[in-house]
Amino acid sequence: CSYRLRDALHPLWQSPLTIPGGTRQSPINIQWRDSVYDPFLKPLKISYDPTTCLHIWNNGYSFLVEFDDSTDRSVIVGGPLENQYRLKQFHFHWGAINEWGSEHTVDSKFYPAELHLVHWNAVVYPTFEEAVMEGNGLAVIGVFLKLGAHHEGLQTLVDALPAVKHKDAVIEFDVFDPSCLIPSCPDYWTYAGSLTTPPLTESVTWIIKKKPIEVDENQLEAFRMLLFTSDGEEEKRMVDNFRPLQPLMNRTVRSSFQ
Ligand SMILES: NS(=O)(=O)c1ccc(-n2ccn(-c3ccc(F)cc3F)c2=O)cc1
Ligand SMILES: [Zn+2]
Repeated sequence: CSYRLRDALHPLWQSPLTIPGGTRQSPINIQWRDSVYDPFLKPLKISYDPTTCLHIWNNGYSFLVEFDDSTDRSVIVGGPLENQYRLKQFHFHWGAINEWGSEHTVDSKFYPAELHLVHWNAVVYPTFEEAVMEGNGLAVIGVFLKLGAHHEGLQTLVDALPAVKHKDAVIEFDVFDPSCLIPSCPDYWTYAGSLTTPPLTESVTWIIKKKPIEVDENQLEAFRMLLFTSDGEEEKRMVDNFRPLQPLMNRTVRSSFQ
């Protein structure tokens, strides 16, 4: 497929030419008029305990906020999901400029950034590592960021970013409720997909919120000050850390709204 060549040539994703299966890769363009309303989709129930927040770290692709997932204190259930899924981490993807940056697109429109909240099926699988390899192992909530008003909740994260400027830097971050980053509008699209960075496993039920959250220019610029590179290396700004769009192939995107 063209995506294998595209991936293999793309600097950030020098992934193996063949991807296991390769029939449900992410991200994709969501063509609003081709999505199918599913009246049986339930509302997504989100309950996060802010004290499960552990630390922020720069993993050389993005910055991750990681959570204590040893118990069911921060979970999602409902929506398209058969089981309850535990929050493990959230991170973002963004562009060098506001014209692009999101991984998914809606009617071929890019947003300047996209938030991913990564959850795993701890009902069926004993560890995250195992869930990553299974078709129903992960559930990722995607939230688009658009340029607009200052986002109070995001600012606490932004204030911590200078401390994780370099790859492998980590700081303690012990109370944060990620629900403040999720729009109150319940509408979402959902489809079967994959991780968008290696290992690219086809284990993700994607839940993409229809409504974006608004952040201001300074907050987007703060993301762009991070570095892909470690302290002491020649600086490379962490920007454009989004994967190219992948073919929809034999998939339908369902919507929870008409
Ligand atoms: N952008 S995304 O689709 O939300 C996405 C992309 C890649 C990952 N990712 C990459 C490596 N891992 C990972 C971490 C720990 C582990 F034990 C196994 C993994 F696959 C992971 O979860 C997690 C989320
Ligand atoms: Zn992501």
